[in-house]
Amino acid sequence: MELQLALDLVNIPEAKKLIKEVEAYIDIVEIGTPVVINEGLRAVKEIKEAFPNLKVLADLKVMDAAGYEVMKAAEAGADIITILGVAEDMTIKGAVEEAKKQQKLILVDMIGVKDIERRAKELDELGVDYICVHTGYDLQAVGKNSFEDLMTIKRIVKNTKVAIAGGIKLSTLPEVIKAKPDLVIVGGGITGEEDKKAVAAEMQRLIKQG
Ligand SMILES: O=C([C@H](O)CO)[C@H](O)[C@H](O)COP(=O)(O)O
Repeated sequence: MELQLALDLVNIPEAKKLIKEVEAYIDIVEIGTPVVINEGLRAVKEIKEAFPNLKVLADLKVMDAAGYEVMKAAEAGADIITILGVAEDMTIKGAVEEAKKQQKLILVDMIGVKDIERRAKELDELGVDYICVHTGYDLQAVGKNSFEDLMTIKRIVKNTKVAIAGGIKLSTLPEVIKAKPDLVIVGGGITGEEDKKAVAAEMQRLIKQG
């Protein structure tokens, strides 16, 4: 089980400062969608150059023209690129094909997918690397989480790694770990804490303990 730090509400210098604090405790750093919108793929490039030993995920949430967008993110140094589960199968196939060519990985974000079971089955056959259940900020604001969806896809998915994102905190991590995802994604649960290093260290300890 790996831990991914999601960076959403920072600029590049703030991202670097934050990563330095917790880099010993995380496996992957996510350049969040808002950061890519504000800073472009330059953020991916700069973070990969500054932290070559960390895997970098570019949260592009690709919806179309996946071959081109995955290629650009790969050129910037991303190891993992996200695409939306609601995208057309053609788009998913384009992403997978380009990622294979570039020796990168594709994570499918299931945000907004209505029939999680059916779509997870389909995606599992399309050769993506991760399927991620995700409660975005807007549904977190009305008290939702993805813990049930995680159990559902764990049951269904045969070939693909399983990830979870959306509002995970130190207090809710044990419940997540029980379902044994391959990847846990945490943003505000680390970045919003006073002592980020201590929280990340404790999260890593819980994850390693299983
Ligand atoms: O993907 C995300 C969101 O859609 C904003 O881009 C976040 O990175 C993801 O939800 C993890 O962040 P937290 O919910 O703060 O843990």
